[in-house]
Amino acid sequence: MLTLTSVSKSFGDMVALNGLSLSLPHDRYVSLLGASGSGKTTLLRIIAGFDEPDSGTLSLDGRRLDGTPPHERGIGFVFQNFALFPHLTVEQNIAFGLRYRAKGRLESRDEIAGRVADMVRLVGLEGLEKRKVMAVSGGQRQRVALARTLVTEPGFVLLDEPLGALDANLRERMCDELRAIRERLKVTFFHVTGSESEALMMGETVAVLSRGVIAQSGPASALFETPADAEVARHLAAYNILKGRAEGGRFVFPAASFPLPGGVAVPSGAPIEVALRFDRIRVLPAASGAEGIPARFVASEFTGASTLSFFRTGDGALLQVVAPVGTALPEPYAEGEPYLLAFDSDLAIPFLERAA
Ligand SMILES: Nc1ncnc2c1ncn2[C@@H]1O[C@H](COP(=O)(O)OP(=O)(O)OP(=O)(O)O)[C@@H](O)[C@H]1O
Repeated sequence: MLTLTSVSKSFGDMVALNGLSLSLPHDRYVSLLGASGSGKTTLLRIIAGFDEPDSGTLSLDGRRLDGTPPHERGIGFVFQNFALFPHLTVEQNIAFGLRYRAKGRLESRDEIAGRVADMVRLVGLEGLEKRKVMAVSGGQRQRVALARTLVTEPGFVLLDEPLGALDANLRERMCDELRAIRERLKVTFFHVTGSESEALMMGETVAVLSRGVIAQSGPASALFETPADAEVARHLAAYNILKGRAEGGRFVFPAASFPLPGGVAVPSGAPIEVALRFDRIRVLPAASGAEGIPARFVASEFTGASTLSFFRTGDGALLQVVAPVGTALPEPYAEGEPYLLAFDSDLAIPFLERAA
């Protein structure tokens, strides 16, 4: 287990990590979701040993890592821009990683060539060994970077936005390959990304980095069903977040009011935010008389498996509704016309607003 306890790091007045604690088990795909500037790279650099935290501790299987140089930590790093040597070939780049092996140097040429060949096969680069890395595709370069790290046999591999430089098609294929490679090697991948779909798809465990701490960590389904706070819900890009206050067991906000879920005790007058999942809203005619949020239809986007529709409330808030596409396309809504957004109020999730 790789454990970080109360790790903090500031740059001048800018607090990047604020007492962050995190445990990464062996043999697991963990993804870390964080907005741009949330401190993802800072966290990776501290785990890898390129930077030291201002306070807090790191340990690997109970052994303190603080002060241990990067190449002796048993932790590999795949950089965002791959950081390959353009004038070296694919196999020379991979062999370069062997210089940073924690487990003792490989001296014999045959042994080195054997290890490099194993890696070339593992990541699917056969036939390209002698090519300069500038003469292979973006996806192949990504594989070289991965192989150069894996050849050092790290127990933990840090991947900084590993799919960011790839186009959408390739990204999907590399997702499958990353997962398959990790399962074969039984190492831990810590995959850092700003994309919620990537984090939720890849991670057996998904951790959300927000305000310098891990706001929530667990299986994707648990985050999706019960986000720990409004910040996590915002990161998942699956929830409308409404700002208002509690009033006698109801949630009151500029556009409407509706009952708070049963059993939730929120003091009257307290500022709260309510998360309402896109796919839990039904669109009804404005005059249906049901309880709900009145809003006008703005536009729809057809995404293949579902239709995403946007509605604007009287106070200007934009709400999103997702309807799965069944055998028929959903009724088209009329632009600018009023509708009622209805939902089971037990499925609305209230959060007490935190001070910024
Ligand atoms: N060397 C530095 N000097 C000053 N500020 C820094 C330094 N490194 C990072 N920061 C600041 O710390 C915060 C966290 O930066 P970091 O690069 O870790 O974020 P990130 O989540 O990786 O962002 P991105 O997804 O945009 O790469 C940012 O506000 C950044 O401006």
